[in-house]
Amino acid sequence: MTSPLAFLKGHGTENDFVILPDPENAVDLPPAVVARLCDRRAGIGGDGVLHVVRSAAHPEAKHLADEAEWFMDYRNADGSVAEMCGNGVRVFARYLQHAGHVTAGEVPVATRGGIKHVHLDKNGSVTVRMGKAVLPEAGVTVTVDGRSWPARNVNMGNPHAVAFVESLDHAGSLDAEPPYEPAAVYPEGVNIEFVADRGPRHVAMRVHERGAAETRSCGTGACAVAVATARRDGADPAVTGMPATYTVDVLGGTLVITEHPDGEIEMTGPAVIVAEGTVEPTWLDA
Ligand SMILES: N[C@@H](CCC[C@H](N)C(=O)O)C(=O)O
Repeated sequence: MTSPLAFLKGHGTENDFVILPDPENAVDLPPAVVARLCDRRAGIGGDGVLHVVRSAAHPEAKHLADEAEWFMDYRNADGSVAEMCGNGVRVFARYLQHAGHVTAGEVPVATRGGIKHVHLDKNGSVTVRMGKAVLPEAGVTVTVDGRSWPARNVNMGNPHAVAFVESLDHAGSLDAEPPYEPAAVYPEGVNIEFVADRGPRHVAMRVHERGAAETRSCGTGACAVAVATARRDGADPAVTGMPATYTVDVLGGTLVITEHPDGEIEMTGPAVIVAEGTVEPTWLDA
């Protein structure tokens, strides 16, 4: 890289991202570069990178360009590619507003998980229509420090395993991915959520994210948790005909998730831009 690379830093409930505006898709992002940018000691630091590219300029999003001008090319902190990021897409829309590409209101964003419609509210909160969850039958058993739990398989565009625990402390340090079996259920890896009850339609969670270790929030994870909890509570909207709204506490704040009888899931929470600057090309190339 010869010229300085512009970046911003943003977060949604403390799920934090390095934002790289690159409308024409001119920046090469091999995994090592992403990992370097996300390094919390030697780099900028983040749970992932939001590579902001015009859909028309990206081979994976060209076909969506008529519906969404912008594509969220999401990368995990280890450089791996993910299909979707629920907090990321809210921060992505906040960036588009910050940069003057859109005004408050409805913003379609192309992702590898399809088009997501994001609503930027005047009060500062950001709501995204996440689409429908898929609940494959096959689940796994997750084990931490000698305790095991069955985990519900919920796909939000990306894969999740949701385990209900008595105490979030039982999830342990989450420094490493908790072992689960059978491993074959998730050939592409998985995000693992641990959930504890806090009150009626109110839960708290911790998460080990694929490609990023423990994070302080995960939007797709919170949606997976709300969906699994509604099934556990006998509140599946497709069965009751009533929307199910859950408050999900994460380490970095609170997200509110509503699943509608047609299966559509909406998630609301904060999304902020905290800084902007340029990356030293010599550092990045080193
Ligand atoms: N933090 C995100 C999810 C990011 C992708 C995930 N780690 C994966 O690999 O699927 C969110 O807010 O949804």
